[in-house]
Amino acid sequence: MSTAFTRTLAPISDPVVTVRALTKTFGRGSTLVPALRGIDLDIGRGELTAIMGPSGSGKSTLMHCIVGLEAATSGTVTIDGKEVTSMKESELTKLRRDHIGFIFQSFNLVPTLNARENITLPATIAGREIDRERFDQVVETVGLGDRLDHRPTELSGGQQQRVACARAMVGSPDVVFADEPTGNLDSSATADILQFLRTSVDELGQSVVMVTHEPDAAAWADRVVVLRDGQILGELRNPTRNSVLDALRDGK
Ligand SMILES: Nc1ncnc2c1ncn2[C@@H]1O[C@H](COP(=O)(O)OP(=O)(O)OP(=O)(O)O)[C@@H](O)[C@H]1O
Repeated sequence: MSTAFTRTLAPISDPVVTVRALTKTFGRGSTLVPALRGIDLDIGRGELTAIMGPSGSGKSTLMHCIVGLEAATSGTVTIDGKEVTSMKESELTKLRRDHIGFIFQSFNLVPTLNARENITLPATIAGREIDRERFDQVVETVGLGDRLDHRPTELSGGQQQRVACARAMVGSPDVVFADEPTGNLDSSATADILQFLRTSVDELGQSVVMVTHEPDAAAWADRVVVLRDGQILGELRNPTRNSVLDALRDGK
């Protein structure tokens, strides 16, 4: 059932990510840019959360601060009980390697490796054993079974993004961050990827956060969080394309 846009965020029990009073200011002196202006946000475990908002509203900055790619100016971020904002660079590298999955708009596959090798690359680099059962489960969910020996150039854009999705999920990360994951795909490949993200949440219990500009993509989420001018404008549960469009209009 679709619900209305609310300005106050409903409490989340057992969140996987907790953000408190987060600010990020770029530059100094007369060139100060307040990109995040006090964000309080919990991300639900085992949910697909979409982050939306106009260009420049702070979506990327928020994601980068959550995973420690940008240092916050003030405030705290916790991922599955680990406080990201107090970590040293070496701890952040380990956190991103062992506990976070990333899916980018541009796939970011290694051209000389086949699909199977691309999926297992992060584990190979970390010297970690691949859990066979998880590998088979993820490859089946993503529908890549007969393409594992192909290199990226032998795959369509949609298939390449499925490889990138499998790579992000195979290590059972605490949370997967997807930055405009369907931005480079046609409508049929887009539907495949969104269906996969949905299934990974519903059947594998994966927690996923997706930044998107597309109301159609956001409608696949359990919850849409809308940012504006570096602040949280509100949220929408069980979104539909139309309720997302209304929520974005509400913020104007
Ligand atoms: N490295 C940086 N140095 C200075 N300003 C920055 C930097 N990165 C982002 N900003 C500024 O911070 C604000 C938020 O940018 P951000 O990229 O997070 O927005 P966004 O919502 O992700 O936008 P888009 O949808 O266009 O990707 C913008 O005003 C942007 O110009």
